[in-house]
Amino acid sequence: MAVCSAVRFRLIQSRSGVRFQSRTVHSSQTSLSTVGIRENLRAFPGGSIDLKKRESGMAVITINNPARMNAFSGSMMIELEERVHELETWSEGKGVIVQGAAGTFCSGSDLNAVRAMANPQDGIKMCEFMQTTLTRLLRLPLISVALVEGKALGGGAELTTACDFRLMTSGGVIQFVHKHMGLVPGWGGASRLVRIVGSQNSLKLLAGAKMVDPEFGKQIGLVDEVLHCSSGERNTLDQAEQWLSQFIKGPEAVIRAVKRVVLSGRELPLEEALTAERNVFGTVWGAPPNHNLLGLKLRY
Ligand SMILES: CCCC(=O)SCCNC(=O)CCNC(=O)[C@H](O)C(C)(C)COP(=O)(O)OP(=O)(O)OC[C@H]1O[C@@H](n2cnc3c(N)ncnc32)[C@H](O)[C@@H]1OP(=O)(O)O
Repeated sequence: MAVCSAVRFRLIQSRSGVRFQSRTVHSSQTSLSTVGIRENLRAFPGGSIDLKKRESGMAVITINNPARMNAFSGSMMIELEERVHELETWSEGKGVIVQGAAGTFCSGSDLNAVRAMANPQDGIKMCEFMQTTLTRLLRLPLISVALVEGKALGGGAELTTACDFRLMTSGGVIQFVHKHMGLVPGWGGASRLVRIVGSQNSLKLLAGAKMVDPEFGKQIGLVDEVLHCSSGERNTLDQAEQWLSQFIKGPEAVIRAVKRVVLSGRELPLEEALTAERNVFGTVWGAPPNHNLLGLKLRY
């Protein structure tokens, strides 16, 4: 289990034939300091992280701890890392939706665990563990969606930023409540937030612990779509699946290649991103889906 994620990511990339000649987009390395944290995290059990993989190439991750508004226990942090690993090795996958159980998203870290690990050393190790897992979630070769129904607070708000898109139901709230607890985000949420909404908006959300409702979320670009679910309509997850399906239609090699070029564009300096894009292009150019589609009369 102590395999560092940077190496693992490179293996996955090369298995699927994608090589970056210069710098690789890889997940942050799990340093030796995080090795011991698993034992500490196991001391805080409760809840689960459930994964369903469908034949359509769409997966659903459910944050499941409804008695604590889906707060992350220590064992759930470990399980999330395991589920992300499963998705990293799922070669048929095209998309993933992250949702909370029982009509709410996630209330962040389990406050009982937070209190018990209040010393800086344990806190930093826990953060490093979650940062690595969430970075790997964002870097999956799948298009990812956070489905925010109810509340996404603290670490729950951070989790939403580790997906490519955020869908919110009316009445939903994303709130970086860290300031109210004398904290700043530590699961990578601040760094990702700045890339999504810019530094001005990030300052407002973090320094003001401002509540983001669907309308404000859309206005600042944090929320991609608002789902309206009234009785008799499709349920929220069905609606989210339908929304995501427009982006994952077609051969998995092509969808995964799209995610990879966007990822390198998002994370690498331009010259390196261009090299990475050429390499990914080389994996789809002349490949069977490309041949088949070239043979058809194109009508978009
Ligand atoms: C780097 C990571 C930083 C972090 O994530 S720190 C954690 C940040 N999150 C929070 O501060 C959220 C704290 N919770 C709340 O504000 C409220 O519980 C919340 C989510 C608005 C829901 O309010 P209500 O609908 O009124 O429900 P409630 O308060 O009665 O909660 C129901 C039960 O859930 C529990 N709960 C909610 N959030 C929790 C958490 N994060 N850790 C541990 N337990 C939590 C709450 O204690 C209550 O349990 P019980 O029924 O009293 O046994």
